[in-house]
Amino acid sequence: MELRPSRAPADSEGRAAAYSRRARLISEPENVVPACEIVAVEETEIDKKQCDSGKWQKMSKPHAFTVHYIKRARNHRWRCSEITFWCIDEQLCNQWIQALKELLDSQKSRPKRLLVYINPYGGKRQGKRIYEQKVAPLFNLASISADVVITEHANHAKDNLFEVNIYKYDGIVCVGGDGMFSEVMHGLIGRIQKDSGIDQNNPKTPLAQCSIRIGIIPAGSTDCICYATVGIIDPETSALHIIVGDCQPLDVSSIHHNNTFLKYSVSLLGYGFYGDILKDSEKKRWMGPMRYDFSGFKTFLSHQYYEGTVSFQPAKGTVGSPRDKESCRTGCHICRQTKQLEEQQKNYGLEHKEVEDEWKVIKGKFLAINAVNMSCACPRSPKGLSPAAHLADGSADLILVRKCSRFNFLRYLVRHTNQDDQFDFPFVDVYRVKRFQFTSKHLEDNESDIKDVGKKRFGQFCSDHPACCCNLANSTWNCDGETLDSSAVEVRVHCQLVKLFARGIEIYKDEAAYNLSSNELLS
Ligand SMILES: CCCCCCCCCCCCC/C=C/[C@@H](O)[C@H](COP(=O)(O)O)NC(=O)CCCCCCCCCCCCCCC
Ligand SMILES: Nc1ncnc2c1ncn2[C@@H]1O[C@H](COP(=O)(O)OP(=O)(O)O)[C@@H](O)[C@H]1O
Ligand SMILES: [Ca+2]
Repeated sequence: MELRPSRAPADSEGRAAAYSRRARLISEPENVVPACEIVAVEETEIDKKQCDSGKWQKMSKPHAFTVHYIKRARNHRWRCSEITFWCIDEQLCNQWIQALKELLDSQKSRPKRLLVYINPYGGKRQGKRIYEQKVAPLFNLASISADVVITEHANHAKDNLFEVNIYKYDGIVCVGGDGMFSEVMHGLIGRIQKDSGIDQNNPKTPLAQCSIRIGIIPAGSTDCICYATVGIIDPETSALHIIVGDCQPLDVSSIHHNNTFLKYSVSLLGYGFYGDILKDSEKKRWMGPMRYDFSGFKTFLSHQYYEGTVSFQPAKGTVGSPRDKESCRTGCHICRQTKQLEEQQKNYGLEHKEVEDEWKVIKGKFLAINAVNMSCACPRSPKGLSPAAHLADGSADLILVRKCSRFNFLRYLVRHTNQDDQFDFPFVDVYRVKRFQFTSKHLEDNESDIKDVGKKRFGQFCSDHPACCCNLANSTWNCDGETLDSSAVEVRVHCQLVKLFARGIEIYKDEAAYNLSSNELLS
């Protein structure tokens, strides 16, 4: 259903006498606001000054209502705009308001009650201000009630999600970065599994899906989950996606070691380069988001490589490939088709077929092992670590960067920032996978010779050959911005385990045009 500002003149019979104060909007026939993009409708108080100006002078006692709606701006940014309709007939005006409010009420996907967690120390420490100044006024306008918790320590939000009655909320919102999102996601997934009697420690158990959506108001350092699911890091845009009740399913990887659950990941699970950056940067939180550039430079110079074995099951059921030129966008057909395939397999009882699927094993020396469930696009790298990765196709892209020269590694990194293909190097391999395992050489050596106690206590270098410099150091994992100390992991992707208040990155017919009305969007 659409609302069109009417061009009909003030009607002597009292019909269709709705006017826009902004003539420009009236004269543009393409300016159509779909009901699903209306933020709120409210009666407009008319002051005397307004009444005495312009053509409204002729109206004896005008009535008006204002429609707040979404207006698209440059680079996927959304803004809340407004248009006021004037009317001479009070009853007609009230009928419009009533009808529009009923229309909004009938949209069941819109949240009414939210639980909000704010990390006051994320990013540039602006979380509280961003929420109060940019988000809360929009939630108020849209009649959304929000219970707000300002976190006092790490894991506050996660622990709280095990205690509160989450089922009375239509969504959980986190104000912070990827680490804060990760915390809220762990709380929510963990709580749902607990309530469903599912043991997270068993890596083979299918997990219960979370129907309560998560919203992200970006206020962190990288914010790649927001960037890759909305297209921009902008609190107002994200708040509007929450208000209209968008829904974007997201794949989640579970990480286990020896039948013990360690963590979940949705963006980057990285060993080597990104693990080392994170570990070093944690000591420099005072620097804010700049810490990543500083530690990135330092880690680049250290040029540390790590030995180990990666084994993985290639994703056969998925439709795309990591070398595709097409990336995941709103209404992505690859995510849709893969989900359909998975459901068909379930119906035929083939979901445990993975047991027979072949494993590919790669031993080597790696500068970085990155598994990404999404492109990981962010302002530092607008196309991300794997530009063709999909948000909801039940697979992850596993990127193996083998030991190479510093210069070649720099060439690889630079390609994240330009149009060249970062996978087109002989030392870089990329695979689309459903499951993978990694064991560091250090652990393999220890396991193969557990009697040799000396080896268990080795330091940075091989104790057998002190002079040979064979590198046995361990890195840590960077799991969505949280460190994970485990030199062996077993990872599996759970298709569409959680849902976000987002819709993926929209495609514009003409990406250069930015003052778009919604009917210019490709579905
Ligand atoms: C020469 C320039 C090379 C630029 C290469 C940029 C690649 C950037 C890829 C970024 C992937 C980000 C994946 C997301 C991870 C986040 O989940 C996670 C947590 O986010 P949060 O803080 O919001 O909670 N963020 C991170 O782990 C931070 C990763 C930061 C990567 C910065 C990399 C900078 C590398 C600089 C190398 C410099 C070499 C210069 C040589 C002369
Ligand atoms: N009140 C708090 N004090 C300290 N740490 C917190 C607090 N609230 C959340 N955290 C933790 O801060 C970490 C980083 O938060 P995040 O919002 O992602 O910021 P950044 O993007 O700067 O890393 C998360 O791991 C989260 O658990
Ligand atoms: Ca995926």
